[in-house]
Amino acid sequence: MFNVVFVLGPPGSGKGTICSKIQENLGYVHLSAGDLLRAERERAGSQFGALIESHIKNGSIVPVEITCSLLENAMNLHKTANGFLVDGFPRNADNLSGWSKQMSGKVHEQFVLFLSCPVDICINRCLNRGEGRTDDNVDSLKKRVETYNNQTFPIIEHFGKLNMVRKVDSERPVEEVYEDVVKVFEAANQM
Ligand SMILES: Nc1ncnc2c1ncn2[C@@H]1O[C@H](COP(=O)(O)OP(=O)(O)OP(=O)(O)O)[C@@H](O)[C@H]1O
Ligand SMILES: Nc1ccn([C@H]2C[C@H](O)[C@@H](COP(=O)(O)O)O2)c(=O)n1
Ligand SMILES: [Mg+2]
Repeated sequence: MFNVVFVLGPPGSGKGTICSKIQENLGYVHLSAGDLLRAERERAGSQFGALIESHIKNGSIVPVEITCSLLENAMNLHKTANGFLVDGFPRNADNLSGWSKQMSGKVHEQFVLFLSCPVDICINRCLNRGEGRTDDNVDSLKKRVETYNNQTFPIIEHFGKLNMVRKVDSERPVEEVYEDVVKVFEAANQM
């Protein structure tokens, strides 16, 4: 059974940054749904490249069958990991129901790490990220934030009702955010 921590928060809240540090220090493997989709978009022979790019540019969510298969394949490549940081997933109701259908019995969902940061700061971070992402522009960011507010935040609320959400304020400098995140992992792994 794979241990899974879902990592959610607005675009630019620092999910990738914090997951890299956890991966480095705590033995969890970082799987970013967005990174896996971008890699699939670039893969020669992929039948999903154009569909994925259109969702990424529009800030909408790729059908779960594609994303969940990419996640499961990646997990199967790291069978001895302490656990997986599933970054940017589940992003909407389709993601959540598809994951439950495909993964129940195969994973133990430990908790949801929610990185909370005001949207104006998140947008500035994305605009200054400098990675050349096709969705780090004002138009795509508006749509990504709308999708986050309307579709992803309700998923965080859903997990909140199950007492699974661990919220960390990620408006602060990375080292401060990370310090609190480590405490969350220590508490979870002592139980
Ligand atoms: N706590 C922080 N303070 C200042 N800048 C930060 C902080 N965390 C991350 N950043 C910077 O903000 C940008 C976005 O961070 P990151 O890619 O980790 O966010 P993300 O949540 O994964 O975004 P997305 O959802 O768009 O993939 C990066 O340039 C990163 O260096
Ligand atoms: N579960 C997911 C995760 C990501 N995507 C698509 C749509 C997002 O805007 C884009 C970038 O994701 P990020 O790197 O910002 O986490 O990827 C999706 O459709 N479904
Ligand atoms: Mg990211």
